Amino acid sequence: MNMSPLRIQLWDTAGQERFRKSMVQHYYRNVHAVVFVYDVTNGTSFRSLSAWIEECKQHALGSEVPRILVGNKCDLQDSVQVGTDVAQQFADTHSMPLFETSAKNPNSQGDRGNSDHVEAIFLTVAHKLKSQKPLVLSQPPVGSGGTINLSKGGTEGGEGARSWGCSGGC
Ligand SMILES: Nc1nc2c(ncn2[C@@H]2O[C@H](COP(=O)(O)OP(=O)(O)OP(=O)(O)O)[C@@H](O)[C@H]2O)c(=O)[nH]1
Repeated sequence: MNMSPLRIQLWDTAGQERFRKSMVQHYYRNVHAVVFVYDVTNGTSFRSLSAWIEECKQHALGSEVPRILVGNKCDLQDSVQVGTDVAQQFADTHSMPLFETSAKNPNSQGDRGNSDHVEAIFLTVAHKLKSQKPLVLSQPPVGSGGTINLSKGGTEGGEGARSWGCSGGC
């Protein structure tokens, strides 16, 4: 991967409607990538993903904008409501890589092994922003058929800040 630095600015969308009304246009301006985060212990957060995807579409985010799906709270294995298989199906339907992780306990063991995918998530986003070419990660996305190779990669695109949105349960 090209070694030049890439500065990423991460915006966490407001969950509350009263903030969203005034902020929503601002959020979607100049977004270069989107990370959809749901809570694996909350089926409602997973079901709301379609509405977030639709909202992106309505704000003219094209298919060239990379999207990543993240299931958070996978440390709470006893409370899981959204299985990996269902999430993977959704991710495949929307052509997104899926990661399961835990913001609270990144070293916990999910049903797909170690859940410390946070670095892999950032690397995937960074690479997708630098280039659309495939990469290999040391920790590939959950259930990924393809590989993501971080040692290769083109360098098209300029330097500078890239912003990406984070919606749902993040
Ligand atoms: N067990 C566990 N708890 C988590 C994890 N991530 C967040 N939490 C907890 O979930 C609660 C909500 O976390 P937030 O980061 O405020 O979630 P949010 O989606 O930003 O919430 P909004 O502010 O409403 O947008 C807090 O009590 C966190 O400690 C995780 O990976 N595992």
